[in-house]
Amino acid sequence: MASELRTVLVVGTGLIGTSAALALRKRGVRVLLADREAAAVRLARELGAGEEWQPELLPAGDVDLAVIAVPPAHVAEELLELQKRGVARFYTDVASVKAEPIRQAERLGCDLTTYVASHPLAGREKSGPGAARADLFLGRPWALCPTGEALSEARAAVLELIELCGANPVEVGAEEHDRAVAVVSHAPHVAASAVAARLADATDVALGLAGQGVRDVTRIAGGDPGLWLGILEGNADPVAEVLEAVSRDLAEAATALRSLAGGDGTASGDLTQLLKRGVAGHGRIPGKHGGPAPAYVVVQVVIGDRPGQLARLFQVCDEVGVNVEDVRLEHAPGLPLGIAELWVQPDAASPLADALLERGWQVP
Ligand SMILES: NC(=O)c1ccc[n+]([C@@H]2O[C@H](COP(=O)([O-])OP(=O)(O)OC[C@H]3O[C@@H](n4cnc5c(N)ncnc54)[C@H](O)[C@@H]3O)[C@@H](O)[C@H]2O)c1
Ligand SMILES: O=C(O)C(=O)C[C@]1(C(=O)O)C=C[C@@H](O)C=C1
Repeated sequence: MASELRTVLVVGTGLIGTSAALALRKRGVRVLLADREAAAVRLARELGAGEEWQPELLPAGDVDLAVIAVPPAHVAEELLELQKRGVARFYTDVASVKAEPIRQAERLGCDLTTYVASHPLAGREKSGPGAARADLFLGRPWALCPTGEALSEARAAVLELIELCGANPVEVGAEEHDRAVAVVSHAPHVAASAVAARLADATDVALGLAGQGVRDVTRIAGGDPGLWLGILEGNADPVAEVLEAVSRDLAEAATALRSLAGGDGTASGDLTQLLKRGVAGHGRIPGKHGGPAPAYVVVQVVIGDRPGQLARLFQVCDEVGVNVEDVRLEHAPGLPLGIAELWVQPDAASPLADALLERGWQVP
């Protein structure tokens, strides 16, 4: 696609806005930065995400696309404000909910011909420009929800933004988007919070025994409660529906366990069914780049808490020609050691483990 986006304005230089800005800068796009917090713009600028927007120095309409990366409840008012000033040719937002901001934009009288709402399905449990990453969106789905009024040029501009950020566009209606993300993002967040809330009064012994399982299940629970309240309020009914189904499963699991504890062995059938349904559901999550879920194998390696350990580990992977698909680190509390988990293709796991053992690494 020929590049039409020469100048992009990012309004809201937090995690998502700054990540998009960094990705665009890497592709040579001029990026202007704005935020109601001067410190957020300053940090984004220092990170190389672009230059501070000075509207008085820029003729109206010189911005090709404005990306509104503020909390969902503020999207429509920002859009109206920018459109009133004729700031950009086209507009998008990145909010995690789509139907309500579009309804608000309609109610406020925004111009829906130049606006195509969007949502990258990538993020982190951290907020602010300091958490931004240029590669945050690589290979991730990025929904766009054009209304019937949207110009094809506006849609093309948003598609180009998605392409420049390295993400995969998924075109979907706003209502369907919201029902979908209730299942794959919003209800999982609340479920993670409910599990993580149990840890608030867990004993030190319990926390000292925390392994990767609880970290995997609760990572997203570390997200900003203010932002998440806004997301959940904006998608309340679809999320409630999923949570009601999850609650039924959890209640049935607890009932089955009480029966098992009381000596009724027949209850194990219900529990097995839930566990099997979980395996089936998990198996349906697409893998990297949206393809079918690959069955990566994890090679665990003990690493010392010293500089250069990871670099040496990757050097071995390089020497034996193994592509590391993902890497995670787990630190052992109170010990100068950690575990590096290297996710590799199944046929690469044994050769890699052998090569590491030969070179003196501990591979448990
Ligand atoms: N956090 C995620 O994982 C994630 C992923 C995809 C999409 N989103 C969506 O992206 C948007 C931004 O989320 P984030 O995680 O980057 O949050 P963030 O808190 O890191 O950044 C939001 C920024 O917007 C600024 N802001 C708020 N209201 C503003 C306004 N009216 N005008 C200008 N600036 C304003 C804040 O000062 C802050 O710097 C939200 O709509 C969120 O739903 C978040
Ligand atoms: O990976 C994370 O930390 C996220 O929270 C990302 C995540 C998600 O649920 O996948 C969260 C909310 C966003 O709207 C999009 C992406």
